[in-house]
Amino acid sequence: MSAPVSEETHVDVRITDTTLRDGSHAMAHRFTPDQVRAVVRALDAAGVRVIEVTHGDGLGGSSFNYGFSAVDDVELVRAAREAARDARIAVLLLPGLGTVADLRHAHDAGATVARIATHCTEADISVQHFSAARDLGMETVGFLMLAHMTTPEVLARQARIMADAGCQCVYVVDSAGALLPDDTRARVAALVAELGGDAQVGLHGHQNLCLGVANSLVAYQEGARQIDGTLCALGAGAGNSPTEVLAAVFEKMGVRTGLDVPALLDAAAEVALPFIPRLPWAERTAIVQGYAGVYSSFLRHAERAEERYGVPAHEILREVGAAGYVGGQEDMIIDIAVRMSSAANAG
Ligand SMILES: CC[C@H](O)CC(=O)C(=O)O
Ligand SMILES: [Mn+2]
Repeated sequence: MSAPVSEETHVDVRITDTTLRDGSHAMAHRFTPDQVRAVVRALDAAGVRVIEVTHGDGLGGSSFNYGFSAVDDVELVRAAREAARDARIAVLLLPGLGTVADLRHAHDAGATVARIATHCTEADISVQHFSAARDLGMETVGFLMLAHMTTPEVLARQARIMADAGCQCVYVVDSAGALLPDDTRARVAALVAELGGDAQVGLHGHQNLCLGVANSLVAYQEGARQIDGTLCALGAGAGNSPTEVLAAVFEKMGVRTGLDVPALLDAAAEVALPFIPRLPWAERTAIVQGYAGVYSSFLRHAERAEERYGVPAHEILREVGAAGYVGGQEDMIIDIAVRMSSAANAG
């Protein structure tokens, strides 16, 4: 399976914007079709060619455990597709949460890029989803999440499973914002060496230790050719690498992204910023996530547990980090909060 033939042959690296997917975590999954249309129009006009739109936890994510969406994913994908002139719409799917049927519905609504995400050591559960996506004629991207939790060598073997299943670009996903530049370098280099020309390599960064942009530059230097960002850094934890900053920094480095920096600055300031209820930033709780290696999307869950059980969110997340919880274990955050609250009341 070869890497995607990019229609943007004049670019050195492709920036995928995930404001409307990772940003969904920070919006408590309340995106409206009007907001989606406005963001897509602005990104498209600024030259962004792939825009991800889904519940923060992907297709099928709208649930009691992860938080209900205000508007169904398929409706948001359709709104995005209608607003896009040149950009293509991507959807995220976590096998077990989203199904092949969900992928078909998203495809029917206009999504043409399928991003399939698994825990960094569980790529094998993505095989049938890549196959379904290829059968639908979709471009395919794989997400190896919480990539700090395994070694570069293991990560590369997992990337090989995805590539052999039909994945055209495997991402090192720093879900916890825990990777340091050297950690990023080692993981991206291992994937590039393993995949050769069979698939591209990407990086999805988070800002919990404020390293998302620096890690993206390092990833590019090691051969990553797809990088994720979001407007105003809107995303889980302390947010993602800001798309507008990635574009500005790559331009200053002489790396071609095909993006219009002033148009992206306008999109961030005039389209995204006005509807963001709370800007993500690296405050104590999010820094703990990067420091202790905790999934960024656990932030809001821990804050809700703090409200209910009176245990500080940053202390809960420190325990979550020590327990090594991974995506899908959101409900166990409550167990930790209850235990900590009982211990505090007993003591
Ligand atoms: C639940 C999916 C997750 O938010 C994907 C992602 O963006 C990450 O792991 O960082
Ligand atoms: Mn993310």
